[in-house]
Amino acid sequence: MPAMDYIAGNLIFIGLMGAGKTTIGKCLAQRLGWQFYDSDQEVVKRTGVPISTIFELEGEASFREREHAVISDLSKLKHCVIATGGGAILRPENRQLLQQSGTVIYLSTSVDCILKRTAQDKSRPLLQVENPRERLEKLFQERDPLYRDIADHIIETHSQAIPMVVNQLIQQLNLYEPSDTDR
Ligand SMILES: Nc1ncnc2c1ncn2[C@@H]1O[C@H](COP(=O)(O)OP(=O)(O)OP(=O)(O)O)[C@@H](O)[C@H]1O
Ligand SMILES: O=C(O)C1=C[C@@H](O)[C@@H](O)[C@H](O)C1
Ligand SMILES: [Mg+2]
Repeated sequence: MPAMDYIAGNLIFIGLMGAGKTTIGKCLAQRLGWQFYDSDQEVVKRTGVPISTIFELEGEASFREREHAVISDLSKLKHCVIATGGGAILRPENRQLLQQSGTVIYLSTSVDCILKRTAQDKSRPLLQVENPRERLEKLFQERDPLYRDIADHIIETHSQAIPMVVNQLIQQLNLYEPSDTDR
């Protein structure tokens, strides 16, 4: 029986902004032939506006409500790869939903690395501040224990390129990668 059958539920990525949840999640889903979902992209689809607009018009609390509704729906899926938003683990009910929904993978990265990866990208409202390093260090202090608390696997991503992280995941989680004849 392929190892994939031993994975209960979904593969769920958590971690700070810029850790690579979306990029690595999408790439892993493609390699496994699984569906990919991203909670940020679902919020954008449901509202029809970018996340920065939700923050501007309605504030972070409203975004968190919408994010919770999406997490609640995505956690009911089976055999999907799910990338979450960086703050999706803030609510205890989201942490419980994610933990129950499958295997949780914390992509851990240094603040220096996140600053480099996100420097040119204005799409993350929480980093549009005078001192993004200070903001990220605070978010790391607050959130790292929450990520660790629900993680089944922790993968460092600052020292490895995207395809290498995906290879490590496939090996570490003993995931079944279908060949062309299986598809
Ligand atoms: N291991 C890596 N090496 C180099 N660049 C990477 C790596 N992982 C991600 N990146 C790059 O970092 C940027 C941010 O990645 P991505 O959008 O996947 O992060 P995220 O965790 O989904 O962030 P968010 O929580 O804001 O959605 C992208 O440009 C991506 O190509
Ligand atoms: O870390 C966070 O709180 C966020 C991360 C992004 O994925 C988005 O969900 C949004 O920009 C907020
Ligand atoms: Mg993302």
